[in-house]
Amino acid sequence: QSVWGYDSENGPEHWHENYPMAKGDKQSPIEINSKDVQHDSSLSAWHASYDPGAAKTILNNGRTCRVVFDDTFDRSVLRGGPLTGAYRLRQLHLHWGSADDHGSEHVIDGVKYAAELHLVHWNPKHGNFAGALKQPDGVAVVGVFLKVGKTPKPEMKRILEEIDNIKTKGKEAPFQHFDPSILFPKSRDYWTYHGSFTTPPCEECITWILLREPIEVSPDQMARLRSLSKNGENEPLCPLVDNWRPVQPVKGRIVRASFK
Ligand SMILES: NS(=O)(=O)c1c(F)cccc1F
Ligand SMILES: [Zn+2]
Repeated sequence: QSVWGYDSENGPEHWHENYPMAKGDKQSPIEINSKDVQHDSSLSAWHASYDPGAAKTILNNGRTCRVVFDDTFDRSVLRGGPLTGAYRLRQLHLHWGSADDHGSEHVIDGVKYAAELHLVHWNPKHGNFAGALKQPDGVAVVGVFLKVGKTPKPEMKRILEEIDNIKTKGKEAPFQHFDPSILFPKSRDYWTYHGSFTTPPCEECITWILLREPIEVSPDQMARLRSLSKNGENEPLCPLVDNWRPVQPVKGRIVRASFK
């Protein structure tokens, strides 16, 4: 039984075989068309208050590069925007392509970015992360688009420097004293809609908050991300790239914008 992945034999077209939610009506990612977006003036600003001391480790799980945070209490939280209450930061990870013209999961007016950063938070009113997955208001993910330009994003350096220590699947390294809000762009403008995990089990528990302004990274920074391998140590080299799910049917969902 092949574990899910992004290859032709275990990729997004196969996920529904083991994870029926993958064919649900509120799946993510989606394409956002500005003409269909509804400006909602009642949407407030979102606020992240993260404790740098909550950062714990960085790991390569063969499918992405993930930074894990201590979420045993309200230590690093996201509130406001479309959310009710404080959601705890649990992990961040990225999705990226094999070239600069694709890699993001959400697509904006036909534009695919080189990568997409996801900061995953869960609603503590549901007890734990596993419980939150079963609730429509269980999880909140902030998505930040990465575009390639001339100027490297110095704040990405911390993550990219650690990559040399987690080159292969299963590798983990300490990752402390890190406040991921330094990765946010200047503008707080966002789109929000209700959707799902973009990986199995594809639970429809996510309030998506997608930032309109991309952050810029350099070609070298993207090359570094693409230097991760999905294979384990001493296995044949298999570059970890194109770990993104294609856009899913919107099925009548409304995407709201915090901006005009
Ligand atoms: N991509 S995503 O942000 O939907 C996501 C989660 F929220 C949680 C776990 C894995 C994962 F990939
Ligand atoms: Zn993700």
